[in-house]
Amino acid sequence: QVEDRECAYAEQQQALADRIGGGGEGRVFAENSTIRCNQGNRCYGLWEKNQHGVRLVKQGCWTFTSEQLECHDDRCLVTTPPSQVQNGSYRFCCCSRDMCNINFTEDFPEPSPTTEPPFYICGPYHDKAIVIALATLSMVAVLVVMTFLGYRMLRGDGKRGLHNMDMLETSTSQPSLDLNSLKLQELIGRGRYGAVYRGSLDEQPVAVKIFSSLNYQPFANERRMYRILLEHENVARFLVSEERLGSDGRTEYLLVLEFYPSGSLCRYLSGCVVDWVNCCRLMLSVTRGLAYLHSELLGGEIYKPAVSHRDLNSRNVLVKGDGTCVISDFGLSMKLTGHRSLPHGEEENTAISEVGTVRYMSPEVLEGAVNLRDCEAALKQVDIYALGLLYWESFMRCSDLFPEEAVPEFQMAFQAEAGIHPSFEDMQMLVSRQKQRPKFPDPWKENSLAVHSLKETMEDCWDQDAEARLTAQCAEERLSELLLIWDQDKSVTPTLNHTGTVGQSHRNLSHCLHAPKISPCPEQSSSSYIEERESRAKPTLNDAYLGPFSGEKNHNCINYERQQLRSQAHLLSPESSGTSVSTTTSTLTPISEPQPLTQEDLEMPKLDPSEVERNLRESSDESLMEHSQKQFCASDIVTSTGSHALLNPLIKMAAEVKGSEVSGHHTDGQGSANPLPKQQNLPKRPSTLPLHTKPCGKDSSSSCLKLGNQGKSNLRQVETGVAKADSITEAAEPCLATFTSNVQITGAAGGAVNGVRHHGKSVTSSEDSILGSLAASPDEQEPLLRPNNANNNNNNNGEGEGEDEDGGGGGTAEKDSDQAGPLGEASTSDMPPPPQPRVEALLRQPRDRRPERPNSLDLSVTTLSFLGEGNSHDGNEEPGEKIKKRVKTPYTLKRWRPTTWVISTDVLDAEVNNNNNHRGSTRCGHNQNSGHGGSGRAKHGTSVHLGSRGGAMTSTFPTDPKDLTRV
Ligand SMILES: Nc1ncnc2c1ncn2[C@@H]1O[C@H](COP(=O)(O)OP(=O)(O)OP(=O)(O)O)[C@@H](O)[C@H]1O
Repeated sequence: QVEDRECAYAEQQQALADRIGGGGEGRVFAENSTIRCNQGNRCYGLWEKNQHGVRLVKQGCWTFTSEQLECHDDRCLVTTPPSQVQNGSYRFCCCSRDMCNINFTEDFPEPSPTTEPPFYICGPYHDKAIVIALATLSMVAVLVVMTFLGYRMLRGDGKRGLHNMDMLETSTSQPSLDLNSLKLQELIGRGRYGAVYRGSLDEQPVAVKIFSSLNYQPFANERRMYRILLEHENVARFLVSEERLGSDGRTEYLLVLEFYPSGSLCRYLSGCVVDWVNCCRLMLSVTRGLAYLHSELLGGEIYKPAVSHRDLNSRNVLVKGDGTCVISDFGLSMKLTGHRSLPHGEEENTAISEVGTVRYMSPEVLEGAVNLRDCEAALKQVDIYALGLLYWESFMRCSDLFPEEAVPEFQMAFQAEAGIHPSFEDMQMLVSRQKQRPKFPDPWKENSLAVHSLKETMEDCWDQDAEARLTAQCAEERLSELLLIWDQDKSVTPTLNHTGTVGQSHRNLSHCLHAPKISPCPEQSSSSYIEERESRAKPTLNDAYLGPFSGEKNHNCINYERQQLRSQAHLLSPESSGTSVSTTTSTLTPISEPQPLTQEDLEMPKLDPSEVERNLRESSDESLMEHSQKQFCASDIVTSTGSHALLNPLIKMAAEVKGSEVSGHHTDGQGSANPLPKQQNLPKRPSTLPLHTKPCGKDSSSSCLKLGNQGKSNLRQVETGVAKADSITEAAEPCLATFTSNVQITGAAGGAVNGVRHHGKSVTSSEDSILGSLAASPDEQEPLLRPNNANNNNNNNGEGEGEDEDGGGGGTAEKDSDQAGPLGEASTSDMPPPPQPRVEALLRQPRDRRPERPNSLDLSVTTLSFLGEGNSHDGNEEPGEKIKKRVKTPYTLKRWRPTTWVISTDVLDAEVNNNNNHRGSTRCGHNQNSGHGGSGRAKHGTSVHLGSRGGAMTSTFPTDPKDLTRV
């Protein structure tokens, strides 16, 4: 008999109850929610269990039995693990006792964590897990792809990748210096953007440049430049920067730099006379600094873009204690490679081209004609122009170059012509229209090899044609060689030696005057300038600042009075620090301290007389070329025997001087052994250029070939035959000139010109100008110069321009002459009569025709007849003779091309010279102006056409910081 079973009853989800088989047959007692089962004797219950609790779904009589669900237990046991299908939330049980289904008891094994994941984990969290997993995966994938791309950019497509990756630029994090200990002690300079103080930081002397709140931009730019420039021995050392509230409550910005006690080059030269070697060292270091700025370097993770300074002048070059220089003041500098954020359009052009200090502005800047299509090269050329002016300023204070007379007071470039405060228009007239350059003084007329090379280097830097200028790397090599030339020159050409006497020997010192009469250096505001002068009179009060005037550390510029005091005891003593720059004065000339002479050096004059005799023999014209080539080209220059042995001590000394500066860079160790610039210091040449062979055949030195201004660079031409002749160099040579009244010649030959008048405005004499400077702010206080009326000027001088463009004729030359009337008058006092123009005037003279070159070069002809003989340029020689002389010239500095020539082998048609032609007036064989001459051109069918687009070159760059490579 089947027992009626009473069960708890609930019917809420009929459909669900039906589905699980519980129909529940019986009599329902709704009042107490029970059911008396008619069939079967089992009760069941179904609950839903979730995070909110348990909810009853259904209860009733269980009529369905199966093998799995016998429902024999008295308790309603949930024995089956929660179904995944039901999301694990339902609990079902059945039992066989009255009302046993009121509650349920779970009685299923706990799921093992290692086996099957619990049902509920795979429930609502499942999607999240998948999402997280996918996100992780995709992040990993992205990282992998980025790493791969980054690697490719760095290693593979280096340059282009770098340009897009600012992060690679050296953002050297600011060193953690405690600025709380910063103390300002003395105002030492004032510039356009703020004041410079000497101060101390952690008890170390520092220079603090303070920018006012209005000058944030130059501050930020300068700071940025210092950061990307890394550290270089010829770049001012940046320590830290800070932004703080000034005493007036406004924000001010501080740049803390290493302190250079000797101050600016301008100031230094105002008080010091330097000898040849030290002058070369000064300028070599500046050039090296500029070459570094202009180089794009890559070393591992560090990228140093090429940078143009844009305000290079003698106030922005600081002199170090060791007699070398650093370049400073990067407020106007600009990155030339890598990522550049520039304004666009006209604004950009103006911003790029029209900045700087008026006096040092290149003709193209003054004309607003900077070639912005090749901005990188163009802005470097602007710097090189200023560099040429720096050379002039420095060598004008070189005692060795004024052997018979007092060294002139320091003058800034164009000071004689334009005074202390030249206006933009003044400079435009002088430099652009009249194409004047600083005058070479009379003593430099002596065309010894050294002087000639120096002048040529200057001219090659300040060439009117920007693209014909030297590159900084080439200029650096030239300066390196100038160091050597002096001694070689005097050793091999005794007639050209400076015949210094005991009485004159002091001029060969690097010495400082305590208080130069008037320093034209507008380094500070007038008041601070006066302070400076006063402080110079009291050196002991300001020893630290005055440095060069009194400090022992100053090796380059010996205090003149001390020198006098010491001289009795030491001057002639071998132990004294005397330098030998001349065989005739060596024992009389003390040297500056950084180049202590070796015993060998001191004994140099006592060389075997037979050696001397032999040397004199070799100095004859016939052998000079060969000798010179050996000097320049032999790698064993120091160890060579024979006649070279005579020069060895001098060359060695110069090499040491050079080596002391470059030792850190010449990683191959040859720097000191071979005083000549190494070839790898040069930009890599295009392989197709047949000029690639080294000069002098075997072990040549590298030299810079300046291609001259026979036209703009896109018209530059070099005959293949000539270019291949390695030993043939194009040096400055006498010009054949039919002298006409041409302003340029007139100006160049004018000698010292105290004043010129432009546009009816009278420029006072230099003395007046100097005095005037004490009461007026210097011209350099103009930060951004825009030639507002340049157009007017251009218009006014349109014909003159046209003459330049088309080569001009006599008529236009006359016009020029008219314009320059006052100058011509001023110049005539020192000027020889027109038929006998000064050599340097001729050398500077723009020339557009080169005499026909011979197909084969006769190397046997005596060379250098022009050395020391200015009147050999009298224009009476045959062009062929001139060429022979040219190709035999010993000045072999012009063999290599600047970095950025791009070669095309187009055969050129008639050459167009849009640079400064005065056809019919001047016929000149000077290399820079050569390349013309239709007949000559016709004979050389395979001209090489050199353009000046910057090519990406890769070569090691020994003067750069280690591990950095030019890119
Ligand atoms: N680190 C330094 N050590 C010694 N003297 C310094 C230093 N820096 C600057 N000076 C001096 O301060 C002068 C002005 O400095 P600087 O040229 O940097 O200022 P500036 O405001 O940028 O001038 P400007 O832009 O007009 O050339 C320099 O000519 C030099 O005499």
